[in-house]
Amino acid sequence: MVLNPVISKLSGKLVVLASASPRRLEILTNVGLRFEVVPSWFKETLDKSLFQTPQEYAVETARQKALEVARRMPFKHFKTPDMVIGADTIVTLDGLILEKPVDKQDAYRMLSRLSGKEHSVCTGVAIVLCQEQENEEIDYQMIDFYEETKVKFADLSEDMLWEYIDSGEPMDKAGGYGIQALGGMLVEHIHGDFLNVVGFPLNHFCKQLDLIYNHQPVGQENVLAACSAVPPVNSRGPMNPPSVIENVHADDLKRIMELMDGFKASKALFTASKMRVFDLLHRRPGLDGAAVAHALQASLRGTECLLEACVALGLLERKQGAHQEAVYENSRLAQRFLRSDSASSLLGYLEHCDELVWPLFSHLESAVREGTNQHAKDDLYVSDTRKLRFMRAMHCIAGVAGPAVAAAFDLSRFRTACDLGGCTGSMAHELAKAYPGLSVTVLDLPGVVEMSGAFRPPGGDSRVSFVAGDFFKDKLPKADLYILARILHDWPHDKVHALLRNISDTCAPGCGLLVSEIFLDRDRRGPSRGLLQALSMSEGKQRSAGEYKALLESHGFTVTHIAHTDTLLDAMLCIKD
Ligand SMILES: C[S@@+](CC[C@H](N)C(=O)[O-])C[C@H]1O[C@@H](n2cnc3c(N)ncnc32)[C@H](O)[C@@H]1O
Repeated sequence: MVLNPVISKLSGKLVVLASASPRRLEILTNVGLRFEVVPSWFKETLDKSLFQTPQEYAVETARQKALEVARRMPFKHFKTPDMVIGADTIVTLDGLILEKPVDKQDAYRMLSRLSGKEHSVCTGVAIVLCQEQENEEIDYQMIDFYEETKVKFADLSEDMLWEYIDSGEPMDKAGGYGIQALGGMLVEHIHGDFLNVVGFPLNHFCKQLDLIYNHQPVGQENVLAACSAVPPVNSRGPMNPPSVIENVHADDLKRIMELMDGFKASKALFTASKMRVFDLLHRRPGLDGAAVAHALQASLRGTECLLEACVALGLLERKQGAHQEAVYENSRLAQRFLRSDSASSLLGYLEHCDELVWPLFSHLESAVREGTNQHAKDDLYVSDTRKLRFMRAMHCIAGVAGPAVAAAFDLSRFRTACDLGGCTGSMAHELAKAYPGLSVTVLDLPGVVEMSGAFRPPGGDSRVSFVAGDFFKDKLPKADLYILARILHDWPHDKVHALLRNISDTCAPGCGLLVSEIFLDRDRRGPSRGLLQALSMSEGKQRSAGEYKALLESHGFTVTHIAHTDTLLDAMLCIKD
């Protein structure tokens, strides 16, 4: 490797160091690199538990730092850099990442841990190559790697520790020391690149530049073309060949991978929920894989894979047990939504998705080709088992979305409400809870009303009652406020008009109508939940708030308020003219 030609290849290019570290600045300046410093605004807050190794964490942090600057500069600095360099140095001891100390006590804790032991210093480095395209978009290519150095500390006396801490040097340094200054006195020996411990693995960096600029196919002067010509070999450290050319726009690749894997994540979630993994770990947190497998009467290998996948999806947390074994606990997400006894449990809806919606999506292609209904509504009611499953699904969605819908507008002037197609009464109970002066009648099909008792909240609520009926044909109970929650989207045009006509005929002027649905954006580009749901709808149509407004106005209602609740359902309040 010849260093100078590598560095000289960068002359005339806008090279940016996305780091405020004076040590990195000094290392790169010393080798004659000309660059600008634009410190990254990326906060070092990545969830460490999501990374299999500390090295991966350091590399990802470096990537994010560099990308943030690469993306910001064209807009904030009005210039596009040719190269952005990001780096992140971490110190690890026994798998634990030691960050920069927050105060002197923290520095003391870190340094006394390191005393007499060998630890690792790892610097993740990311090089982002930016190139403006003809359409003025910017293409980003990422090269990343890490370098690891072992450092052995001498036994440190208390006096020595405090003298060092009082010098002030530890405060802005990972692990609480700087090897290049006073901290060098603490170090017995190192194995690996010294400058890596200082904060930047110069040698490994130059090797990467050499790969990019000097090993391009003959006749190709374009750096990016050279990158694409190099096969994307994955190397993650000094043991592997030092060639990492990821020929991608990082975010695009991440997005497409998320989409590709989405079905796997959903099925892992459905399966763990169905097997009641989250109930088990709520009752008995801290079980290891074997204990979970035993309790679930499942295979050890399969259970361990499922638990690990749930950790990766943020549904479980993995900790270390008393004997260094991996043990599992519910994450906050699982505690809140995936326990059967939680007030915000979505288990009923997950079961519905797994058993009814999943098969529909398995046959999506034929549904798209044939334009047929994905399923008939009657299927939901063919047996009590199916009906209950559907009711459980509706119940938990209304339970989770209900509080936000109830709070979306001030409904305190209404005394009586009628929730049309109110199913288990879940939304009715949320409204009654929010408005102590309100009584709600739930109207639903006879078969649904007869099973609604199973969903009564403990203690019930005398202000919520049930009436069996058909909202298309029957005379509706008298009320000041009518509610249509997740009804209109589900019916074809003629049925929607029949229902709104029935309500409009019953309503006196000043009477309210609360419509709660997913409102599509005006340009129908989202939210994706609404558009994906449409793929499995038996009939009907998803609408924007504007489309619902026009529909309601055509039946003599004036829309007074629209609320995007940021939960599962949006809401619209209108008043009969
Ligand atoms: C998609 S669910 C919505 C349930 C509830 N509003 C919610 O938000 O959770 C539709 C509801 O309308 C009821 N329904 C369907 N056809 C009906 C009809 N003709 N008359 C009354 N209710 C009906 C269903 O039984 C079901 O409970």
